[in-house]
Amino acid sequence: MPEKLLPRISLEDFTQGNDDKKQKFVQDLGKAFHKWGFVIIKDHGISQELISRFYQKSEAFFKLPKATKRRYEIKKLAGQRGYTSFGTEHAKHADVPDLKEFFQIGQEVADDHPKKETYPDNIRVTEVEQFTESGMELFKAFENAGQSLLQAIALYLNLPENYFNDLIREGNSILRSIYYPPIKTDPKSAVRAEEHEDINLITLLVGASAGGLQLLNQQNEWMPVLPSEDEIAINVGDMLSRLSNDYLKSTTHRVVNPPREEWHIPRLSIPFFLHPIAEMDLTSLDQCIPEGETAKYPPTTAGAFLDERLREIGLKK
Ligand SMILES: O=C(O)CCC(=O)C(=O)O
Ligand SMILES: [Fe+2]
Repeated sequence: MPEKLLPRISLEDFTQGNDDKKQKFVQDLGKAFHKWGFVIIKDHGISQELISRFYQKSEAFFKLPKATKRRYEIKKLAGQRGYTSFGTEHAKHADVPDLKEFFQIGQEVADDHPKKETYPDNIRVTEVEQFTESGMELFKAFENAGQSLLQAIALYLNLPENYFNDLIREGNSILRSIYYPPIKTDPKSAVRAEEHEDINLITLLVGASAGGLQLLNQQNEWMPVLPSEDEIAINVGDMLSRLSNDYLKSTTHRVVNPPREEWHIPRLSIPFFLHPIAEMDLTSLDQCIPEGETAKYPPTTAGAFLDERLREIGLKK
């Protein structure tokens, strides 16, 4: 299936367009999420300077000696803040770990906030100036773009436009900077990140322009997801899929190894996993359940669901 079928749409049509453009964006986004679970977004409003800056800081971080990076790996945080070393995370049913290491930045709240326990402070890396701070700035920019996308999805699902706003404000989102090191010896597996589905509501991903990301389409064929440098790939996660009773698809995806002549090139990608607050009810919406059928999943909350999934992928014990 040729890649050009994956729709590319402009977020400005939704945020700045007239009613017709806005409506068209809602329909194009909804249909793409129904058919592919993925879409490519241009004019996303996130500054290219900020993206490049965090890229450079990330590269500098991953170049640090192993022992230095390990100081930022804090087991009791289950990878949710700070560093996770190479070979720790594996996909749900995989027995070999992914070929990656990563650093995560999450939501921060004031010291007296009731969610302070849930949202521990971000880990400040002292060796790379402004690494954590640039990441936090990018986190906010992704949160904004993500809110617009969810407003469009709310309209597509016949919900009020601002349905998700309060559910994602101070939500448990995560910015993950992933480094896939150069491949030096024949890897045990042909993939850098094993096939999986994301846990959250939606994922916004920069860095897929380096190639290697693939989605599994409804005909069970792997298809490349290849945005250009100024575009971002967006995909549906399991939480939005559950809420919509699988009408919007949380599509299986993976990152494959490059051809041998490119083994020496590392890959850096930066997904933003947009999560709601833990209290969000993920019970499937009535309007997504066909006449005469019942919901595919039992009711749960975002918090309970996340906990279960973090154990499955080896981040939480
Ligand atoms: O590295 C990528 O392009 C994708 C990573 C991914 O799918 C994930 O971390 O969930
Ligand atoms: Fe993913």
